[in-house]
Order: sequence, then structure tokens, then C-alpha cells
Amino acid sequence: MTATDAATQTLLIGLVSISDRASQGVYEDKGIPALRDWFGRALSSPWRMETRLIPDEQAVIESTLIELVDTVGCHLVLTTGGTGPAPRDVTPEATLAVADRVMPGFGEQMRQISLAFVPTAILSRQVGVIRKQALILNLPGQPKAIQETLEGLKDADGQPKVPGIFAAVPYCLDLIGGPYIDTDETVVKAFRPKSAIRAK
Ligand SMILES: Nc1ncnc2c1ncn2[C@@H]1O[C@H](COP(=O)(O)OP(=O)(O)OP(=O)(O)O)[C@@H](O)[C@H]1O
Ligand SMILES: Nc1nc2c(c(=O)[nH]1)N[C@H]1C(S)=C(S)[C@@H](COP(=O)(O)O)O[C@H]1N2
Repeated sequence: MTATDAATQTLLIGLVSISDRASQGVYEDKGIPALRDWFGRALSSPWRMETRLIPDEQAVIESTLIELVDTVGCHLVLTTGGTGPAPRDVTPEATLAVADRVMPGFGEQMRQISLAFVPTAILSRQVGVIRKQALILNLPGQPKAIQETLEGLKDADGQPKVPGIFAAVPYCLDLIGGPYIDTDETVVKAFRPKSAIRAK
């Protein structure tokens, strides 16, 4: 983290797309653009991103996560892809290998949300963990799953039916010493206990 980031409390986000074919150029990577667009809509406080497009290689995933957290100083790292049961899907193993602590609620809630969209959501082994100052979350590889899991389910009037996992991320970052972040409530409403809410 630079001195400027500390002063302005800029949230530093690592976005990691994990796909053999997208990283080889067989198809265009849609993971990073979907994540970048979602954060552009969802965050109303300052943020900056570092992006990586890598193959489904456990050693590469681990070293990328370590670099983003330990060297770049990210507060939040999101991966997309490689969470399923196929032999090449090793994102959860790599994430757990670099974890200090596991946050099981994130994986549980993402599978719960995704089951409302697709019965194969149960096949995702996605995890959430903390490493040092950072929260690391695995999202499925389908680009549309990014919005679905971060934002949750809304009814026909746009009112939240099932909270997306991002509702809990701002307070989690508070608790691990990260920057205080604000969201656009029409996209996702951050939930904090009353005592933790700061005046704008
Ligand atoms: N980065 C990506 N960009 C665009 N589409 C993707 C991306 N990652 C995954 N997908 C789509 O989601 C599907 C399921 O994702 P999954 O991570 O299981 O990929 P995969 O079948 O293991 O192949 P690969 O690792 O080569 O992307 C893929 O078959 C592809 O259609
Ligand atoms: N929200 C959502 N979650 C989803 C999906 C989806 O389309 N939307 N696809 C599922 C499927 S088909 C698989 S195999 C697992 C793992 O996907 P991954 O290997 O691309 O990470 O995520 C699941 N979770």
C-alpha cells in the first residue's frame, strides 16, 4: 500500500481470472471485465484494482494470491473460475493453502444464492478466507455468476430478497483493519451494526 492509499483509504482490490482457455487466448476473458464493471457500479468510495489472468495451475494461483496480498497490499481479492469438481479445478485448494483463517459463511451463502439460478450451483467448492490484511473470495467461472453471487436476489421491484455476499464484505473489511468503504445501495446495501456506521 502506498502512502497515498493509506491517507485516502483507497480500497485496493485484486481481481484474478482463473481459466486455462481464457489465459491461452482460446476465448476472450469475460471474468475481469465483469468484475471491473460490477465494482464500478457497486462502490461509491475510492478503489483501485490490480488484475491477473492465469491458468488453472495450483502453484500459479497460490503465488498470485500471495503476491496480491503480501506485495501489492490488496485488502480484497476476488477470484473467478476453477471451483468445480473437474480435475483441473483447483482454486479452492490454492486459496485454502494460502489462508490464515477460513470464513465458511461466504461459500455457504454463494451456493445458496446460486441454487436459485442453477441446480449445478452445488458443484461449486468456492471458499472465502482471510490472509493477513485481506479477504479472499472465490466466485464461479461463469461470468454471470459474478453479479448473481455478489448482489444476491432481488424481487420484481428491485428489493433484495436474498442478500448477496457483498452485503457483509464492508464490515468484514472493517474488522480486519481495512478501509471503510461505501456502496451504492441500489446495487448492494452494505450491512453494518449501528455502532459501526460512520457519518458521511
Ligand atoms: N474467464 C472466463 N471468461 C469467459 N467465460 C468463462 C471464463 N471462465 C469460465 N467461463 C465460462 O464458464 C464455464 C465454466 O467455467 P470453468 O471455470 O468450469 O471453466 P472450465 O470448463 O474449467 O474451462 P477453462 O478453465 O478453460 O475456462 C466455461 O466453460 C466457460 O464457458
Ligand atoms: N451463480 C451461479 N453459480 C454457479 C453457476 C452459475 O451459472 N451461476 N454455475 C455452476 C456450475 S455449472 C459449476 S460447475 C460451479 C463451478 O464453476 P467453476 O468451476 O467455473 O468455478 O459453479 C456453479 N455455480
